[in-house]
Amino acid sequence: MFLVIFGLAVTFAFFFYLKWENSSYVRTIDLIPGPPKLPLFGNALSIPLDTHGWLQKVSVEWPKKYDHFYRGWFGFKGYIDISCPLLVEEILSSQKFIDKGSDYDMLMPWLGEGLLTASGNKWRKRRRLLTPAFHFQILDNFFDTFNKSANILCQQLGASQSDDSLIGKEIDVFPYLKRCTLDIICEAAMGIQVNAQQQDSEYLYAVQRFSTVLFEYFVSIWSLLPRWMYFMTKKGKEYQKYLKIIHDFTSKVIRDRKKEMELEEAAKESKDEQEAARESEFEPRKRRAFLDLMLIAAKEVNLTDTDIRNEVDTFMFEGHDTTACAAVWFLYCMATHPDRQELVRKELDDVFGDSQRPCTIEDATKLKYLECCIKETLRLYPSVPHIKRLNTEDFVLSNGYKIPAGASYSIHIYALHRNDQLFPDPLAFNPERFQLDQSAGRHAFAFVPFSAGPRNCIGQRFAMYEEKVIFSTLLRRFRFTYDTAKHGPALPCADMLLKPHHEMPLKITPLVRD
Ligand code: HEM
Repeated sequence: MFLVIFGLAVTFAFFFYLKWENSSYVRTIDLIPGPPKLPLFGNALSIPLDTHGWLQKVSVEWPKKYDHFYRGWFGFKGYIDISCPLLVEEILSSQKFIDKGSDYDMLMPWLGEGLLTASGNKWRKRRRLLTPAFHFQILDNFFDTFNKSANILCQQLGASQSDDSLIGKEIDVFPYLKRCTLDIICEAAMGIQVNAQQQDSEYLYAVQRFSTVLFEYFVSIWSLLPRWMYFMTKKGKEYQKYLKIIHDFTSKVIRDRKKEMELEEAAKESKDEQEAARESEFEPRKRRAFLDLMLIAAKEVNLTDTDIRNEVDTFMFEGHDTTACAAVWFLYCMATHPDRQELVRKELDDVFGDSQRPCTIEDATKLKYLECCIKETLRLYPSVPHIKRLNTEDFVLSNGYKIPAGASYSIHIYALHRNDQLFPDPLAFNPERFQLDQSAGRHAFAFVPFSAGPRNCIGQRFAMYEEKVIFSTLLRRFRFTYDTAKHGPALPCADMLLKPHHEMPLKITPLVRD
């Protein structure tokens, strides 16, 4: 009896598989060039499990082999990988392709339907609501915060150099940078001071561990099974523990800001009207922190506490981890290219002389070579290595291939930026390629670290200024070096963001001015 049932089950599964294999969905995707697939597994067995190996396979080897347009199968899940600028432009610049792929579902328990993950009209309304909080006309309001946090970062790194046990030793700079960018996003966007640089942050550790656990879950067999089964495992319990720490932290940020706003309102009401009018006449136009906008909007439009928390989680994650990744790779590129580091320092000397005064928006605009170095870093090490889209209808690309409804496709920023037809000698760190004479004529969608089109990064100008302030402060005080002979080249690995595979040990030498 058992054998009969087993035989029927196998026959049924076999027919189901044949039917699936011959469906128009599978046949359409299989018309796209790609690595040979195995029954049931697709290409899953050719993809290394470690995050660096994974990146090499899907972002370097296959894009090169299939001319920057290929398909792959992860079991029954098909995906199309795009890294040629014409197709990247076609997708990113269109209003039709704004919905994210099912891969973002893994972020849902954390970010809910925040700006990054929301679709359709919900996304449009949120984007309209939040855009003023990062408008370029109010960006100079953030400079005090950038400078203050950059100075604390210098003190922390400097203190490590006056600690006898650490003098002349290498320091893993990544945790310092994460704490600094967390302080900045909390104060600039949330109007709240968390002092992550001065005290241990449980939130930061939880974000770090949660990102790793989430990525491991996503590329494992567990992601194909009901989630309650995963939650019974040790890793599943870790997932829930860190998620709770993250949500508790962001809920506290919201509660604290609400309380502060109530106090500010009460203080305003207690001032007599004439005094208030006099003050507002002399006060510069103040920006509204992003969180304040949300809290005010909550009263006018229908925003629940969960909606607000989803946005806060989105901005906390997008606003600090992305910039910290960009910063750690920038320091690595500087440390491994001392000649370029000196050129940046020369530009800093031209703008600041030997002063350690704060960097203003006017200074930042003058730092053109620094900007080239930041861009070249983002080319080689884009914080967000790939982004995904999903369509509910079939569509045909300009290269004639059809993407069937429901298939996930990704824009592979990492592979695009290392495409040797766009960037000759693509692995070389060469900031000069972003100088005007060398970048003229390059395809507008060859370099998209902040994505592009309607769904681009809302915080890109904020991030560029933030980086300029941090680096101009750091490089006026310290020289950075990396011991390649000892550590080998630093390897990137991608979970959701592009991070160093291991630590980033840099030697930091305080500069002595004559
Ligand atoms: C170097 C730093 C940064 C990089 C490289 C970066 C990159 C990106 C990229 C590639 C996307 C598109 C993601 C996708 O389509 O899946 C994105 C979206 C987004 N970024 Fe950034 N980002 C950075 C900093 C920031 C900062 C500082 C903030 C907040 C102040 C921010 C907030 C966001 C948000 C909210 C979205 C979603 C926008 C939408 O879908 O409408 N990012 N970012």
